[in-house]
Amino acid sequence: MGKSTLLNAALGHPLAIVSPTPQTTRDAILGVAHHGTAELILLDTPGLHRPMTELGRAMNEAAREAARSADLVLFMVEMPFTQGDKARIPQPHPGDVTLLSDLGTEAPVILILNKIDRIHDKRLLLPLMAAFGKLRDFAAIIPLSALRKDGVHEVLDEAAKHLPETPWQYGAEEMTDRPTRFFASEYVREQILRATKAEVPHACAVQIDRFFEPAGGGVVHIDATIHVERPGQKAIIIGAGAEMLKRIGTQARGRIEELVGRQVNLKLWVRVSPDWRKSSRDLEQLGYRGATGASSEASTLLYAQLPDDTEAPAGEIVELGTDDEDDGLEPEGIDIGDDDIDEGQDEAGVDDHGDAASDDDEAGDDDEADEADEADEADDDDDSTEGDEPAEDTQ
Ligand SMILES: Nc1nc2c(ncn2[C@@H]2O[C@H](COP(=O)(O)OP(=O)(O)OP(=O)(O)O)[C@@H](O)[C@H]2O)c(=O)[nH]1
Repeated sequence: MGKSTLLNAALGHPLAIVSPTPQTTRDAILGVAHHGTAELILLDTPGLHRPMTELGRAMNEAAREAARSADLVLFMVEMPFTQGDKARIPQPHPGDVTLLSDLGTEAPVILILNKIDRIHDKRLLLPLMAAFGKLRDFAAIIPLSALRKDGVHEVLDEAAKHLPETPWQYGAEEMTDRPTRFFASEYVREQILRATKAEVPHACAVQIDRFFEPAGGGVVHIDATIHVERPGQKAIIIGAGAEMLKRIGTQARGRIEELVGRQVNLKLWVRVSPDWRKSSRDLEQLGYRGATGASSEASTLLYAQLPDDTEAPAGEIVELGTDDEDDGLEPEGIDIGDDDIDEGQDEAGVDDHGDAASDDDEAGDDDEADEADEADEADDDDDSTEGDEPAEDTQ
């Protein structure tokens, strides 16, 4: 729908990860936006959806919990596509109608119609706004293009009107209450979301094993494990000759360096953790449980959506291989950074930090490359299906 895009536009910084894949946001993310004299503590929640795994249930709960504690709810829907169907007056999506009637909150609700850049005939906005207006008493209904930052000012103006008067809770420079290591894992996941498709992005979780930020400055060292559910997914993430993993790591490292303002040495490992999304214990270990404490502080909430049917990944699901074609559960690793970096030395002199470099582990070995090729071939086969574990049902 564009909740994270709106959060980033409000912050003036791409803090939250954004991708076209539904269920990108897994945890509520708090962002602090200052607008005039107002401090808006925005909480970007996962989108509400029909869950098929423990992870899906935890995501929905994070969104609902955030809604219960907010002073104001921003309920975002997206403009339906109307191109080529000009005669059709857009109607509220049935899923949104249900969510709005279930939205048990005493807080005022502002409806945001996002992606207005997608409609050519802006006159269609009025009947849609009127139709939504019949469903509930909204504090305001605001058309928006979060992508083009068109209407963001209006959203913040309107939201600020409904906030309680209290002292600011955060300093003027503070943007979030989440630690940098959280965003490090998010930025790796973001690159996986961008580089892969079908069920692979949904099957990945990123765990930070080590985050070392030397107090006196210098290179930040990060070791992270990418958990996948199946060996075929591992092969895809690594890619032929480990090219995919290098690309993911290089892009993620750039994003992390932008956030920390320092050079980063990123080591990535890929591990098969079967069915982690279905295991409460695994979810907890990966930080998806009890990680929503921030929600109680939220004063404004970006809440809830049901993605358009047309964007659901069903039908793109592909056969990725079977468990028995892999070598087991051993992780494969790669070092994304400068080979010259010596952890025991003074790192201030490190330069030339641009190239991804593979270390001497098995990531690029022939078996792995073959496996990746097979997986790529399978990926091209639109007719194949994953079988027992589709991506989350987005409706
Ligand atoms: N055309 C258009 N696309 C947008 C707009 N806002 C967001 N998008 C795109 O919509 C997709 C989803 O955006 P996100 O911000 O990740 O949406 P979200 O609601 O946070 O999604 P989840 O995290 O999956 O719940 C991305 O590809 C965005 O670039 C908009 O105003 N116009």
